[in-house]
Order: sequence, then C-alpha cells, then structure tokens
Amino acid sequence: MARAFLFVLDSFGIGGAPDADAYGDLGANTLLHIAEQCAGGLADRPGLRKGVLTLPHMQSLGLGEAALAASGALPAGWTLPARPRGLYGAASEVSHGKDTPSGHWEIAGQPVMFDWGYFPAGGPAFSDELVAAIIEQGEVPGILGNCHASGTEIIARFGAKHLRTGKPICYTSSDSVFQIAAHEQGFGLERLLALCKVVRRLIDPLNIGRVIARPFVGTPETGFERTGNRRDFSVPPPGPTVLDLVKDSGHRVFGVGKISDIFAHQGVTDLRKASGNAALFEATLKATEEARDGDLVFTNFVDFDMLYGHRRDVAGYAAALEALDALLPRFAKLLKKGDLVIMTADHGCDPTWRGTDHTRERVPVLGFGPGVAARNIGIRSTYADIGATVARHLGLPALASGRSFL
Ligand SMILES: O=P(O)(O)O[C@H]1O[C@H](CO)[C@@H](O)[C@H]1O
Ligand SMILES: [Mn+2]
Ligand SMILES: [Mn+2]
Repeated sequence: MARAFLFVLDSFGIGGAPDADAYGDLGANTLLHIAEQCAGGLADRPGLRKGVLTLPHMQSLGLGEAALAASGALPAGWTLPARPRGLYGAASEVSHGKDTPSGHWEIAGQPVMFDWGYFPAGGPAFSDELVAAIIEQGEVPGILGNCHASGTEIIARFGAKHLRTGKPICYTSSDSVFQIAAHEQGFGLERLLALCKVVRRLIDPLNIGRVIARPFVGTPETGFERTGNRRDFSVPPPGPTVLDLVKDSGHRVFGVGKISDIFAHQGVTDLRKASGNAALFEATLKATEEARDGDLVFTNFVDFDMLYGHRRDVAGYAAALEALDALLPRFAKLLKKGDLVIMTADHGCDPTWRGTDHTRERVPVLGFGPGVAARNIGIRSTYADIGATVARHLGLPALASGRSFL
C-alpha cells in the first residue's frame, strides 16, 4: 500500500501552452519571466530576496528540464543538474478555461470539456435583472462595482462608499467568477457568506464556476485589506475525480487550503483550512503525520496566485517560491516507503503579463518519494495524467481521462 500527495502551486505555469494564442497569452511564461527579472536584478527587494531565482530542491527534481521542455528556454541563471532526482515533465491543459476549478478538476482526472459562462467586460458586468434579484433576495440596498476588476484595487476604490451605503462590492474577472467584497464588521462576515449563497443560486443557470466571498477589514483612513476568510462557492465537478475514488475506497482525502471549496466538498473527507503558504505548509505536515496507507493529501498553495500573480508582484512571487522550496526538506523527512508526491500547478499567472488575469500555460509536473525512480515523463497532453497516476499508485480503478506515467 501507499500514500499520495498532490501539491498545487497555484498559478505556477511554465509557458509553452499550445493554445496560448486563443487566450491572448502567446509568450506568457510565469517561471521564465520571474527568473528573467530576478537574474536581471529587477526583483531584488531589501529584506526579502535578491538576485537569481534559486529553487534548489525543485531544480534538483528536474524543474529546469521541465521548463526547457515546456517552452524551449531554461530559466535565467539556471544550469541543469547532472541527473535530476525526480519524475519531471510538463503538462498541457485541455479544459476550456484557465481558471482554478478547471485546472484542479483536470489534475484530478475530470477535464472541463464544456464552456463556462462569463460576464461581459467593458460595460456593466451583471444584467439589470440579475442585480435586481440580488437586491431583492440578498436584502441589500444595491451593489457597487459591477465590472471587471482587480480585487485589491476595487476595495481601495469602493471601500469607503461600501461602508457608507452598505452596498456590497460585486465584480468579476476574465474567469468564470462572481466575486463579492464586503467589510467583515461593517457588513458582516456571516452576512457576506449568506449573500454569496443567494448569488450562487441565482447564477447557476448562467454556468458560472464560482462565487467568491472576499471579506476585508480596515478604514478609509488606514486603507483596506482582505482577510484570510475568503470562501469559494464552486459548482461541483462534472463527474467523479480521483478524490471520489479515494473516498469511495474507504480512505481519507485531506483537502488542505481551498481544495475542498474548489471541489464543492465532493470527495474530501478531512477539510484543513489555513491562510497563507506557511500555514498551509504546516497544515500539510500535520495531515502527512495523520495520513495512512491509501490516503490522499491534496494541498493548494494559494499565495503565488492571489498575493503575487494577480498583483503582478515579481519579487513577491519569487520570494514565495524560494520560501516554499526551502521548506520541502521538512516535508520530505516525513515521507515513508511507498509514498508518491506530485507537485504541479493549475494554470499560469505571469506577473510580467498585461492585465491582472491568469495566463494559459503548461504546468510543471514533478514527482518524488522514497521509492520513486527518477525519470523524464515528457510533455503530457493533459493534466489528467496526474490524477490517473495517483489512481494507479493507490491501486484504484482508472478514470475516463488521463494516462498514468507510472
Ligand atoms: O483580483 P482578485 O480579487 O484577487 O481576483 C482573482 O481571483 C479570482 C479567483 O482566483 C480570479 O478570477 C481573479 O479575479
Ligand atoms: Mn488557481
Ligand atoms: Mn487566480
């Protein structure tokens, strides 16, 4: 028997997606562009980090080889190890959409082969009819925003007005999302979550992937800041995932961070919430200590995306990568014979790219564990190969999509 670990470094793309052009992302490459700026001295931040992007553990597993294979270029300042220590390669996404649920579901063996609904850009994002229904059924005096926006910019713009009027701030992005920002005290966290549930129901017919609660705190004088109480209200995956297989086999699925929300709680037996990569890592260590043979520990490291990718913060992204890389040995010490760990990502979010949205990219696939032999697994044509590999590793039946690389 064995255990499986899936780590999603949210938005850690490595470029080269064959369909990048269709998403307006031809040339986007999260890893490559971060490394380029680091090597050029453009991502130095006193007290935080300096110089070439240095990820010794992921590089020794074969991240450089994976990057080279995915996009044809080696990250600046990197050399390839004589012999990588892990399974290494990259995967292309087949799902229609470069959003978080699509990426995670595909990783778990259930690609999104339908088209999500999206809200229009340019004018008002939400129809008069929808806004009227939200006002009536959500019992709010109106809404603010009603546009495509960056979550931090929109609370800076409307935070004070929100406190004055009691109107929630509603916005969207190029993803299939309806986001609601509201003040934790001024509006109330519980009230915000209740409103999200109302909106979730109202937009179900529009095929929108997620409603996201974006609570924040602060004052107009000191400025506003989002808190760790974010909640995602996702529609369920379109069919069974490897999480369901593990659960149905009588084993535990530890969903660390926003995993459980992303899967609409389907297939997760143990929900472990934590805010911030450091806390997510500690929660992962705890789950690792508890996990038994046949169990799956699935962690989403959200900071890369939420705090740095969308914010187009190259130095912050680089520092977060270096910090997680440095923590990996503490996790590796807890591994037992038969364990398989796969590190990957759900989409890109190139912090040097235009706008503030995700970018269509290939993702790295790095595998390791005490008994896992190093090997080049090449470019996988779907993220679903990861779910298929986990299923095979745990002795579970195959899903409809994906081919195991073990
Ligand atoms: O700008 P913020 O609020 O972080 O929003 C981002 O977060 C959403 C979910 O990951 C994305 O669709 C993007 O809109
Ligand atoms: Mn994501
Ligand atoms: Mn995102």
